[in-house]
Amino acid sequence: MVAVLSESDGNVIEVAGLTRRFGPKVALDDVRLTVPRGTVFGLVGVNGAGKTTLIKHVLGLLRAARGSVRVFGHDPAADPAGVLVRVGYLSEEPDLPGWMRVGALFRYTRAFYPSWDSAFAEELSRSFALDLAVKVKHLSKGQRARVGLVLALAHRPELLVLDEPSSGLDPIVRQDILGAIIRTIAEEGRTVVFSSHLLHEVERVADRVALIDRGRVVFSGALDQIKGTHHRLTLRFPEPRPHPPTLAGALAWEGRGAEWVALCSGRLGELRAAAVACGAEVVGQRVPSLDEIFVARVGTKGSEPVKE
Ligand SMILES: Nc1ncnc2c1ncn2[C@@H]1O[C@H](COP(=O)(O)OP(=O)(O)OP(=O)(O)O)[C@@H](O)[C@H]1O
Repeated sequence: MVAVLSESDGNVIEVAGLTRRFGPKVALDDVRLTVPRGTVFGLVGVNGAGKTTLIKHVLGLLRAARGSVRVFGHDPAADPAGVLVRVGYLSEEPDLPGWMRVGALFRYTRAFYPSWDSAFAEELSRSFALDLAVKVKHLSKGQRARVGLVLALAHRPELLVLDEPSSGLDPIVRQDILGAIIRTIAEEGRTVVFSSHLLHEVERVADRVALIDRGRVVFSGALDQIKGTHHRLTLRFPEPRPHPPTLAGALAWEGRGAEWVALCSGRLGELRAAAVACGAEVVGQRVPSLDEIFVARVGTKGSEPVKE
């Protein structure tokens, strides 16, 4: 059963001004983020960008030294039990007791969660082809990830947090089973947050995305909106040119000679008009992939963070 939420504005997670240092290393830099209830939220960024550190704050495993974190309206570091009973979490490398058999681990975990759904756990175990009699230490990395996923899902959490689920799960579980689970959770009005550096996977399932680069949120918003405000234009100039022109809204360029491709942010009509004003003919245009937007954004020096 889904509990009534007390959080403001229907946001399951609210992070404001969160900064985290590890010695001289700034792992999170003034992060501001909101995750509305019922969304599938993709946290994207390269290795070391700060995704796991952010997730650890959301779970209350790290206390916000600067800034604030609210999950279901509560501080997860101050009230971990109250928050975590409503959260399912799969870490990058699930830390499971090797000496336990899979079935015993499920029964043990069930005791912590009043909402544990044994029939659902069995159904998941069957679809993941898990042998309940096997000891955890004899499982492969992929099988451990499957067990971790059952543990995260079987109590039907209001918030499911998956840290790099792709690193442990094989493609079949990832694309077919996990995709279906995530969609079902969102349809039921529950919330999923997952981190990944595989942008094509994020693009397939997420409806909101935040891009983290070196601890900063470079942009965050609805995937449709992000894709609707980025354009990939192919420009042809009358003469070859050594450099691309200065074009308002261009985030990144590639090409040479007379043909250049710009990845731009802004309104399509205005971008096309600006290209024509530079003496170019627009010979191609398409919506860029999230991967292309990511590379253009992260590779751009001094780009202004785009707020929600
Ligand atoms: N306990 C720690 N002590 C020191 N530095 C840390 C610690 N935890 C994280 N860091 C550093 O903070 C930065 C962010 O790390 P984090 O694990 O959050 O990144 P990530 O985006 O999750 O990367 P990955 O995809 O590789 O897990 C990295 O530079 C990392 O080395």
